[in-house]
Amino acid sequence: MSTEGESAGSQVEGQVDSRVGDRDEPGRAARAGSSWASLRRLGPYLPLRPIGWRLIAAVLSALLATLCGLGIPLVTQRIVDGPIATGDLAALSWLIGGVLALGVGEAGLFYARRRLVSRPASVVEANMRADLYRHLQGLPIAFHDRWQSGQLLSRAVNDLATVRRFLAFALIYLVVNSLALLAGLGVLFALSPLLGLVVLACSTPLVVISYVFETRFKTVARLAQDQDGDLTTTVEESVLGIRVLKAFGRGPELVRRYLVQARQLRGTELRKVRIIAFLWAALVALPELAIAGQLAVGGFAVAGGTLTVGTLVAAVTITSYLVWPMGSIGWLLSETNQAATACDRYWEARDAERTIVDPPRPVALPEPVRGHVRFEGVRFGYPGADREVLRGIDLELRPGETVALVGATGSGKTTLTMLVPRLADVTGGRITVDGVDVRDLRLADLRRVVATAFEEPVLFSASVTENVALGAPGISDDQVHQALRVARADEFVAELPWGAATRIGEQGLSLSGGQRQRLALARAVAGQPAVLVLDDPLSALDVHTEAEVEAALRRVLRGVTALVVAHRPSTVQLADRVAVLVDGRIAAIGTHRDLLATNAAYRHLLATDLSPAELSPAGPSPTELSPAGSGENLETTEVAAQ
Ligand SMILES: Nc1ncnc2c1ncn2[C@@H]1O[C@H](COP(=O)(O)OP(=O)(O)OP(=O)(O)O)[C@@H](O)[C@H]1O
Repeated sequence: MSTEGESAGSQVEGQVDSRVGDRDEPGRAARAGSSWASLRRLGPYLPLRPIGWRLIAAVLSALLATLCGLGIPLVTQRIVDGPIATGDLAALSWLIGGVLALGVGEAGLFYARRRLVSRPASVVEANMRADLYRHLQGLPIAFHDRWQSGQLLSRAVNDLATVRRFLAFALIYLVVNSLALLAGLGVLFALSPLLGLVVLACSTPLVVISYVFETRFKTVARLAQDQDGDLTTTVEESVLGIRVLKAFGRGPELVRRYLVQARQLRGTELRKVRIIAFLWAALVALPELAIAGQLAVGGFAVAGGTLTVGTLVAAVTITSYLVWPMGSIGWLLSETNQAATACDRYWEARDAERTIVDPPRPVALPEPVRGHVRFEGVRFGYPGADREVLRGIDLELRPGETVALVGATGSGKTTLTMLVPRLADVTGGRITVDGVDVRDLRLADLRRVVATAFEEPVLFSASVTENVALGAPGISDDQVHQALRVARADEFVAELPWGAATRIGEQGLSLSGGQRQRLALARAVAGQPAVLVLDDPLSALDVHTEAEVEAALRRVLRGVTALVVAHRPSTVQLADRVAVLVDGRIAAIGTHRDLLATNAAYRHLLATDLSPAELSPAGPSPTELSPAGSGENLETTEVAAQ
């Protein structure tokens, strides 16, 4: 038993589980008193069937094993005071058989305990991890902006492993060893109240030390867990950003940062070890003191004839047997503390509110979907920011129309595009599709109608086909190829080693920026959405490729309503109308040509990118600039500042 305890103890000492992260302030504060409530919240993960009964059976097995162990000294007493004292060797074999039976029983029950407990503990861990993953998928972008991914990773992996260890071992032995201690003291008092008192006197300081230890260890354990999260974040970010770091020669700086964090973590771990070392020293010394006290008191009693030698031997043996239950209490409490802290951290992420959810009474879009999008007095401010980014956007995208959104950097263009598929919710006003507020639609319905391609084209470690089909689950290979053709990605995909079945690696790193952007475009058009929201989708393309993708996009845009964030004149020219975003409002709206002629802010915004011919009001005609547009309907409206 002590072997198991020691190995588990050293596992705790050697374990590296820490914390960091400046963004996850909500998870930072170690909330005293919340830990036990966090542990109690494990209840729903421990239903009686099939998990609870196994845990109960494991506790019973461990308890019976302990009783078998406690029985051995009692038989020993019989042997010493019986056959050995009287010379009646006939009874000796029976008693030795009894000791053997108890030993074999103890071993068998240990085996049963391990078998019984391993499955439920790993099932609970897996279920909690799956629930966390599911929950994270449903949390708004604002949550992920605030939380470091390393923190989430460390909660999903390290903290849940701590919970598993707690369920498989600490929980059971906290119950069993407490009972064993009570039973052992009971037997000792029955054998000799004096010897029982000696042990009780030595075990009382143990409770005090455990309490002090528990309080100190809790704080340090939480700090270590959080530092572990920070270190994980640093490692993760440096792996994901390896190109930037190499290009700017910042590798050594990152290494320094890593070393500082690793040193902090090591310091915290060593503090944990010092606390544990102190505790273990006390917990080992006190039971030894109890044995010495028993031998002294018992020795005098035997000499005085008030105690038999067998009783003294039995009492000392029982006390030796209680060394593990006594010594383990503090360590088990520390494991319990770590598990409680791990649960705190787990629930912090799980309790984050899903603010973007389906409405209670969803409305269906009228069929056929026309893709008529209206922004009505839309306002938006990031949580915690003093100033709203969008301050009353009024904009209409007629069915089939392409509107380019132009604005200075940081003016809120990306923010505006996020609001249409409800990656964030407006804080004022509303956005409608075919007259229905997007918040009244089921999220799945909305995102089937509205497809998005972001400026940064994120691809997943999967085949080209899987990456494209992400935009429209269940589409056929033919439809994937059609989408690739539209995005002018079919040619380079055909040249990949396994064509569209080629796995394109983490974040599609093996592809060029332009290739990745074209795949992201293919993904956006794969589901043939009624509304396309494109956040500067041509930014990473070279001039030649840009012309190719533009040609393809023109075809796509003809059939859909589109909002396209544009930085370049070439992208603007895809649009029927251009909206100019200034100071959180639409300052002007009109054709590219008319805005050039009438709007100084617009000219200023595009000036650096335009050739003198394009800048001239007598430049290309609207029809040349926007072949998808219906020239006669185009209008120029100066929107008065509100
Ligand atoms: N997650 C966020 N939390 C707080 N503020 C944010 C967040 N994302 C963006 N902002 C702020 O909102 C403003 C608008 O940002 P946004 O990315 O929408 O601008 P943009 O017009 O798309 O810029 P760019 O042309 O450079 O892409 C900026 O001031 C930016 O700092």
